[in-house]
Amino acid sequence: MNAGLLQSQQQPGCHQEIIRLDNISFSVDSQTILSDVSFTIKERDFVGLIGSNGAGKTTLLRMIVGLIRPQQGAISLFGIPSGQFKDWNHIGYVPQRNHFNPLFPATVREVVLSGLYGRKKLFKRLSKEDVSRCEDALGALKIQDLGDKRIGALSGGQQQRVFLARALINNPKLLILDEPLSGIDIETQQSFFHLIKHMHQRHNITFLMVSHDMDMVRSYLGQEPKEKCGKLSFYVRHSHDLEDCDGTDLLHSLRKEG
Ligand SMILES: Nc1ncnc2c1ncn2[C@@H]1O[C@H](COP(=O)(O)OP(=O)(O)OP(=O)(O)O)[C@@H](O)[C@H]1O
Repeated sequence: MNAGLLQSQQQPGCHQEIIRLDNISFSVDSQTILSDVSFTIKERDFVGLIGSNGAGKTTLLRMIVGLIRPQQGAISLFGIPSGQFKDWNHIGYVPQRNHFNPLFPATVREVVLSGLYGRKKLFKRLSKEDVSRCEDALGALKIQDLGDKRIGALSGGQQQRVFLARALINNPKLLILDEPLSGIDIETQQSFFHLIKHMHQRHNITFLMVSHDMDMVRSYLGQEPKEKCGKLSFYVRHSHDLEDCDGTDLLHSLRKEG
């Protein structure tokens, strides 16, 4: 590994690399979906990934969470090549909106609990801590009263909250959201966006979010993308003033509590 790369991966505080994409390319049949995409996301960045339909946004997210492999290029997560990365519980992923059959048998609580450490916990007995994490996640999304309802019986906006709670149950350091605002009414969109902005500013969570809502993206992440790569644009906002990035962890903790 070259010295510069090693150094950048070891930088402390907010300069830690959370996701690094190096020259990612991907094709299906003869169709090029992603071509030579490079981008770096640092701790406490909120990144809005924008692009037209079919630009490859979902494909890129699925690659980052290990569901598909890039045909060319490399991905590293928290400074570790994705092929060797093990701490998947540090990453919460909310895929594009699921349409649940109203008769789908799981309750909201069961769906949220199914996010615990991925597959490993599925067949284990739930501990007291698991139950309390679930209640915390339901509380954070203000859906405690829906815990015993069937997931299929909820509205689209309520289901989005459930999936966000499921992604939050492991207390992730990185949240990846694929069009979380689509198909829900404006009022719910606004309160949902307000909630994730709050999580970005007050908690140590890095965000990567795909959205088509340019007004909302620009209102928080600024008018112009930080980088463009083919058909993809990356809008970025750091959770606090960049000059404070050299501050100590104590400074960050105080901000967190403030
Ligand atoms: N497994 C696959 N097999 C065939 N084609 C695929 C596959 N996965 C993705 N594609 C194609 O890759 C292209 C990019 O798809 P992707 O879902 O990543 O786009 P997107 O930017 O997320 O689009 P949207 O904004 O519509 O959600 C599309 O043309 C899609 O049909």
